Amino acid sequence: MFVCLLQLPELAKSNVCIRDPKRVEEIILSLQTGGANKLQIISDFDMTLTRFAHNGKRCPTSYSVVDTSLLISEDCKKTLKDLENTYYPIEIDPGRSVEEKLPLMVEWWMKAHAFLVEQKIRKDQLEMAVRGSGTMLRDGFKAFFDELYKHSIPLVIFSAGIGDVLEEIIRLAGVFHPNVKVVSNYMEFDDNGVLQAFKGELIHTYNKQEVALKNSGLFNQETGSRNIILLGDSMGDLSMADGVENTENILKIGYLNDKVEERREQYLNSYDIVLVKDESMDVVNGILQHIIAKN
Ligand SMILES: Nc1ccn([C@@H]2O[C@H](COP(=O)(O)O)[C@@H](O)[C@H]2O)c(=O)n1
Repeated sequence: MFVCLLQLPELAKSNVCIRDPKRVEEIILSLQTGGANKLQIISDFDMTLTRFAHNGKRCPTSYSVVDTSLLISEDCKKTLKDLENTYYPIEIDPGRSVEEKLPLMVEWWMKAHAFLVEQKIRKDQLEMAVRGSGTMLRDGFKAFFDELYKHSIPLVIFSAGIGDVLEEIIRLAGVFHPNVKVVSNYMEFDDNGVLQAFKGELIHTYNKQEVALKNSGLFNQETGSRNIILLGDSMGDLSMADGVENTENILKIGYLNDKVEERREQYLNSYDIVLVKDESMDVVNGILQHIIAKN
């Protein structure tokens, strides 16, 4: 599709797909002109900052870290797996509209929350669940988080997963730096540290725009115009930056992990850069270096 965009070797890999290389080149040049001071990253978590698969085996989402752990009874594990088998194919089905998916996603999340609450999960057990789960941040995650911190670039992680679990994952990986803010579904614990409910408005795959607009303060902690790099893995992630005021330039990078052939066209039409079965942060790290190097 193109030979070598902006001399960024990471973009020349065969799994990097770009519908409009000229447009991408222009956006990256604008991000570079704006530099680190204007830059903000908004990223999804599960299957975007974490790996989709390792050695041919699916890696867990922040929900499945808990759903498959020792904190859950065998009966409940089966029920949660049945829910995933029912609803995940709907979540990623390119043949269904967002309107059709919306109530079904609410159903999935609400049912799962109700079952999880019955399990009397303790907050102090989450670290053990994460350690035993096999969850993995993508290759190159450390350079990504550390560079953003070093250059004071805000990172908002906007996840329809479980906030308490994803925080534990990045904390254990040693990259929960002060420039990282998390918007997600958080557990509510009682005085004994036992799960009672989930807090606040539910976040699922397809209501991120609504949540972003309602919570725009979380995305506008810096003043002035902003350049955004958005990282996602679903069509719902495309609207994660809708709450940012004064967006000047936005580069949307999408991980296409599953049902690749069925969804390739849709992703190419929606994301500026599509990374097909890429388990690394190499492309975003390469673009970041390009932006930061000129500071
Ligand atoms: N009970 C559930 C509900 C959702 N999931 C998956 O978690 C992902 C979380 O969303 P991100 O915004 O962090 O990508 C979502 O895509 C669902 O597939 C789950 O595993 N169990």
